[in-house]
Amino acid sequence: MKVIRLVPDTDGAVPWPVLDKEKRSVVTIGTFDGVHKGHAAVIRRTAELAEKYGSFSVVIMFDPRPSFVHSHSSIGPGIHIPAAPAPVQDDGSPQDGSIQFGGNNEPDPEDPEAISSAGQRIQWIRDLGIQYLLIVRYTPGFARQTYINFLGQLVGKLGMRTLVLGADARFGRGLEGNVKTSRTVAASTGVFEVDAVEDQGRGFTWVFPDVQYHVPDSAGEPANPLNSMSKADRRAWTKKHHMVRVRDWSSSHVRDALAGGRIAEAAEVLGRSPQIRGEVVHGEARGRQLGFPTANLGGTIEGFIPVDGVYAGYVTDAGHRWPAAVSVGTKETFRDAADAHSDSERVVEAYIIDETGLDLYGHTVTIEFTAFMRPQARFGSFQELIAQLGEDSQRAKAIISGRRKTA
Ligand SMILES: Cc1cc2nc3c(=O)[nH]c(=O)nc-3n(C[C@H](O)[C@H](O)[C@H](O)COP(=O)(O)O)c2cc1C
Ligand SMILES: Nc1ncnc2c1ncn2[C@@H]1O[C@H](COP(=O)(O)OP(=O)(O)OP(=O)(O)O)[C@@H](O)[C@H]1O
Repeated sequence: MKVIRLVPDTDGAVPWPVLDKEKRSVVTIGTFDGVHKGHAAVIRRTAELAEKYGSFSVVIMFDPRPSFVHSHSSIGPGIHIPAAPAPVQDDGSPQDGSIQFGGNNEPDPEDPEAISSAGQRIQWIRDLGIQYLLIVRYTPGFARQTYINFLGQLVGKLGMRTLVLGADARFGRGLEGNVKTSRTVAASTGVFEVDAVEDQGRGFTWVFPDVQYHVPDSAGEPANPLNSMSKADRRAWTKKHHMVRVRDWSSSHVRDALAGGRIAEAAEVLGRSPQIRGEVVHGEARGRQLGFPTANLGGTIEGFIPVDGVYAGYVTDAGHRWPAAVSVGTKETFRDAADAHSDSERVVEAYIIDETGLDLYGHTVTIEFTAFMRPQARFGSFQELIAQLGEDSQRAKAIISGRRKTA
């Protein structure tokens, strides 16, 4: 798969590459945050049609998330979104091996509600058999383009003859582009067709209107409270909490599940375990003394960090994948209760079970979350914390080996 990053100019004009003067393309567009099972269906359909027609398969992916850019630009100057993306390697080339046109490589502001970075999405889309991934820098200028103008560019520059869209896709200024309006343009120009993928997943679910973290109050993975409610109770509950109805397979559903510690529910929509990625940095070196050394993630963490708690999961580094007990939280035991600001940073750390001699400092590792085990606790002594860490490791091992047997 060829990955090309495209940075629009201040008027929103995209420097589209010429793929091939003769060959046509099948194109799909979207943000694909998390590349969940609904996104995967649309992307697979694109690859399948391209193969059938002997065309290029092209995914146009927006980065950063349009909703992130709009929420910041609507607040006014707020957070500065630089004109260009992509962390770079020492030699100046983007870390993910992509080619980039334009831009100045300022670092991106953090988007803690994104389920995935562009780098993670690249990996997952590559596995779906696509030939070209064009990552368009989503800027306020680009957002002002009409869908008609945008479609014209796809036809003129990329040789688009088929546009694949999910049934409720929306794009272009005022979100006026959709299956129906694109079909009207297709019919009046006669140069492309629209292939609509029907909504995938099990209907609809309800989520909080914005990301709200709910720390589970007891051990074990929490169930979605909606599951056990009667229709009438569900109606009252969703109304009371101003919840919104979203597709079962949607990024907002994944965020809602992760913010409530419902890992299995998120994994069901994603089609893989929820995961984050980041660099291992030095912690306070206390873990080693306790007999449980941990890999602490620092800097920018890619992916959505689930609600505070202790999880069973895996750590992957350069092809090695180890079972782990993962802690997300503020290390309440070591926080000075009298000083509200002491040590209150939210930390993600993983104890790789039964491994004590690893040196992962400076490595970029992936942490997968398999199950929520318990909320964070404040312990009265080191001994109690050590005993609990031992129990967490046993429990994580049992969960992971149980999953392996049923997988
Ligand atoms: C599986 C696991 C569970 C943890 N649970 C808690 C907890 O409930 N309360 C707490 O204060 N710290 C908890 N911690 C964090 C430890 O306090 C932390 O690992 C230790 O202080 C070492 O920190 P360091 O890596 O900065 O040296 C947990 C850590 C792990 C790996
Ligand atoms: N469950 C689904 N079934 C079918 N198509 C889907 C599903 N979810 C997303 N899509 C389609 O995937 C493409 C990319 O979607 P995009 O990521 O831009 O936003 P989205 O539809 O709002 O997805 P989400 O709600 O998950 O964020 C669109 O064509 C969209 O309609």
